[in-house]
Amino acid sequence: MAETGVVVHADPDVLAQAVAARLIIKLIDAQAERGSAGVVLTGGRVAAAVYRAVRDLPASDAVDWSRVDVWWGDERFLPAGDPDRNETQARAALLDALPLDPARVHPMPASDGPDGADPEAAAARYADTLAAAAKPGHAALPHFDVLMLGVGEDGHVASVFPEHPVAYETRPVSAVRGSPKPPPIRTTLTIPTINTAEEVWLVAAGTDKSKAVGMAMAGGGPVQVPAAGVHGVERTLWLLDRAAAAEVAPRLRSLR
Ligand SMILES: O=C(O)[C@H](O)[C@@H](O)[C@H](O)[C@H](O)COP(=O)(O)O
Repeated sequence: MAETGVVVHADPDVLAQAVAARLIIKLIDAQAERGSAGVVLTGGRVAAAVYRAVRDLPASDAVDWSRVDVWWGDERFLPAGDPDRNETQARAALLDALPLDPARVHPMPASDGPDGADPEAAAARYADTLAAAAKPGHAALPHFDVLMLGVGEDGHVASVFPEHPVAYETRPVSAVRGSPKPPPIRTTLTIPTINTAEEVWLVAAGTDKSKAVGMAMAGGGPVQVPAAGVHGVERTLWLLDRAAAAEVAPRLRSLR
């Protein structure tokens, strides 16, 4: 039976450090169990702080990075190397400092990639890339040990925005046009794909996220609050700082 955990840390810096340590242990354990590990990265400020903390933690040397598969949960549909791409930011904050196997790092296509400025074709290409790495017994998707998500103030995760057509998508990867969070065109894993991950971690910091976190944990609808619609096959973790947990903290205390 899948479980949901909520862990509240003092402030954004402690949150980033704690999530970094948790990620390193998760990757080590996955490799001990299966020989490799699959992680799905996201974008945003909180995620970037986690990536920098992983880079700076000596324990990150305990991960065999050559046997880690790196995927993205979403991407801003921009030219390769654009500073606003989640890939660019993840490489600068962490990936370029790791001895990864480049063949096991799978960025979502750029707008100047093989399909040009066609986000639907880029989404289809990423779906093909995922299928080519599919785990035995699953036709379309590899094993995601941990899928990281930031949480938008409006409750979006990855690039699945509230009341947006993408919130209804069932294909593995979708293009997103008219994103309320710039840039307007993106590609994203869809909710059903996110929910195939062994663990889904929702990482949020700051007062401006407390309402979205509160709505998601109070059982908001997955279309109105996409963060309410994601869960890991084995575990879903809400990894928060005190400010982002403000609306749920009273309930947590009552749970103890
Ligand atoms: O492409 C993106 O922008 C991210 O994937 C997005 O889903 C992000 O994780 C949230 O908007 C939270 O961002 P912050 O952590 O910066 O608030």
